Amino acid sequence: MESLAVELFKINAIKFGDYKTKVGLYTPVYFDLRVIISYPALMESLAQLMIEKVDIKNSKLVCGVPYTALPIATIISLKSKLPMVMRRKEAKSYGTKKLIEGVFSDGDSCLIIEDVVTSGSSILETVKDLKASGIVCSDAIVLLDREQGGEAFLAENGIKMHSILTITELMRLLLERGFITAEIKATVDDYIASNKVKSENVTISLKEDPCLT
Ligand SMILES: O=C(O)c1cc(=O)[nH]c(=O)n1[C@@H]1O[C@H](COP(=O)(O)O)[C@@H](O)[C@H]1O
Repeated sequence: MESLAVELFKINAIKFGDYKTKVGLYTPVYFDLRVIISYPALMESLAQLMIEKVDIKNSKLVCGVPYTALPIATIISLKSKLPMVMRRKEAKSYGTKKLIEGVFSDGDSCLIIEDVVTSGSSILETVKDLKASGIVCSDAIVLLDREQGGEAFLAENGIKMHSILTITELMRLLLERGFITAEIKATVDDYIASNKVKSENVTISLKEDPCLT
């Protein structure tokens, strides 16, 4: 885990400053995993860690949350030999108009792959479309849990989230290796402690729609 933390820092995937999250919270640290496609060896070891973290053979399919997790999901599919499905962010207005691409059957179970979780809403958007297509989702594997309420929110919606790293662990490892100062770690720790996303403030839910639970 230590070398993963160091590599993420070295490829500039961890940014300190003033950033806004998808749910609208301002944050002193942002994880930009989009750069990972430029580092195939790192992507491969991350995919391997994810495979080892979950009981992958319990799933019939894998699906990455668009877009950053798509190449990671592809590597997991190649390594595990589990077929992949892809969720379109918008259904096509022409041709097949499908929301989910790939071959699947009603009742197939699917492991969700994601890079970073704050509220869990991005995972749930993907789960919602998969479920609407008859695919069963119960587990998600993520690289980084920002520990801001996503795990509890997903659990409320029937998804068990497994993470490779939490933000607390990551900051501790970076401090131990001398990449960040104690002051930066304290700023991030204080921010995380006082900035949790409450599930009632997340607009998407599977509970609203009894057909999907
Ligand atoms: O916006 C974020 O919360 C976020 C924080 C961060 O450090 N890194 C990051 O990539 N994100 C984005 O936010 C999404 C997760 O936020 P939630 O949907 O709130 O869990 C990810 O799929 C990213 O698009």
